[in-house]
Amino acid sequence: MTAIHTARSVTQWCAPPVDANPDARAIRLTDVPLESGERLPEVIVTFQTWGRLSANADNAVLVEHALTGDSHVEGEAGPGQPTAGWWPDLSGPGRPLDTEDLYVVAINVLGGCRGTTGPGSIAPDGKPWGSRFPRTTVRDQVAVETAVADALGIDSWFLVLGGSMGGMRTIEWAAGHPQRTRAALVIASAAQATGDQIAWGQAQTLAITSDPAYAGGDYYGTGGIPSAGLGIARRIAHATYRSADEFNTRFGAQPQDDENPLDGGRFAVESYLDHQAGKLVARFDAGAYVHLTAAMATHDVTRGRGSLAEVLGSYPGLLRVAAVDSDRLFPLALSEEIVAAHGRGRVRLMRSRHGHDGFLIETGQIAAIVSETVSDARRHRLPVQVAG
Ligand SMILES: CC(=O)SCCNC(=O)CCNC(=O)[C@H](O)C(C)(C)COP(=O)(O)OP(=O)(O)OC[C@H]1O[C@@H](n2cnc3c(N)ncnc32)[C@H](O)[C@@H]1OP(=O)(O)O
Ligand SMILES: N[C@@H](CCO)C(=O)O
Repeated sequence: MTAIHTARSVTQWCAPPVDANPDARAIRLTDVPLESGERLPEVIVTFQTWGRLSANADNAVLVEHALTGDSHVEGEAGPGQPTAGWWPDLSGPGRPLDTEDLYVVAINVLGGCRGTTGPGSIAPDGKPWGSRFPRTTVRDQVAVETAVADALGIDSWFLVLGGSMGGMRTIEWAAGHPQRTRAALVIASAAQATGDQIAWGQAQTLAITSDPAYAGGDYYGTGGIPSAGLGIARRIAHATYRSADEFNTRFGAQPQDDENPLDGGRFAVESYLDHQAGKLVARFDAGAYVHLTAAMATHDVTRGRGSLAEVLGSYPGLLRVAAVDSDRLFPLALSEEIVAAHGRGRVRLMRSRHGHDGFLIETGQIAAIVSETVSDARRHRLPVQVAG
């Protein structure tokens, strides 16, 4: 059962409350099955939309956010919205995702902290889920999104697109719901988590769970927040999001302002990472970070479905793949693997010194790739399904 309403009644630990975001809408799902076999008695899913759904619902675009992103793809910071839109100038009238004729939807991920149910949400017993929140997967994230599509009357997305963890959900849509995904644009992402990503994720998770304030995941409502652990996790993560070349040329071994590293002062790059850590701690929940990191580690579109070539080779939609040349976390080879398994096309390669974060920063190159994909998707028709 689903009902679309505004997100007034959502109780959520992670500040700021979604209630303060006038753009957020929500649906309520009950008894939601998970890949683990467990069930979530209630899931509130919050999302934002732009533009109008056409009469035959064939113009809907799903934009998938990354690990610490949210449904605020476009627009200013404001009430209930700590950051400005994370993909600036990509959607809106006259932009690559032209909301004059496309209906753009962005959904806050299951297990996160931006309005959709996660570890900081309130369980049926009236207490925060905390450590009791069941493990969820990228497949579970997408299953919840299918319910949003159902509620909005969208049988098939015109396009699903996203980067990093958003790219994981995008490729999961193509692999798991091919008839509902007319086109998919997977950016700086992968079909399966790699050993390298899992390794970096473990260090981040341990940074948080080793913080005494984490309290085994049950810190919600105690007044304690594992800020130090989350800050360390973000420093580790952020270094993987940028390139060695950028750090070397941008910061090198320069001291920060008048600090002296020979006397306990910081290097500029340390100050930069301190700053990035502080920003994330101010806007994100450590428990959600741990939970989503675990979900990414188990990402694998082939699980129970056969080889990657079997899974993607039969995808009838338009599958477009883009990578950043300096990305050390999701290196080009992972995108090439997707294209090879699909058996068509080539990787769109973005040039950037910024590494993985290039998918957020190189807006001009992203815009060109999105425009081309939208244009090609208009010409691409899924084969008609014959019943029986
Ligand atoms: C899809 C997603 O999930 S995105 C997640 C949601 N959005 C965000 O996280 C926005 C926050 N920003 C980021 O995550 C990333 O920095 C990006 C990719 C979005 C932006 O990258 P860039 O434009 O290259 O910014 P950059 O990494 O250089 O960071 C700039 C900041 O570092 C600060 N900074 C730069 N050098 C230093 C230094 N030596 N010491 C301290 N701070 C420094 C700047 O003052 C600036 O601060 P501000 O962001 O508070 O204005
Ligand atoms: N900066 C992005 C990178 C993850 O891909 C985020 O925080 O979600």
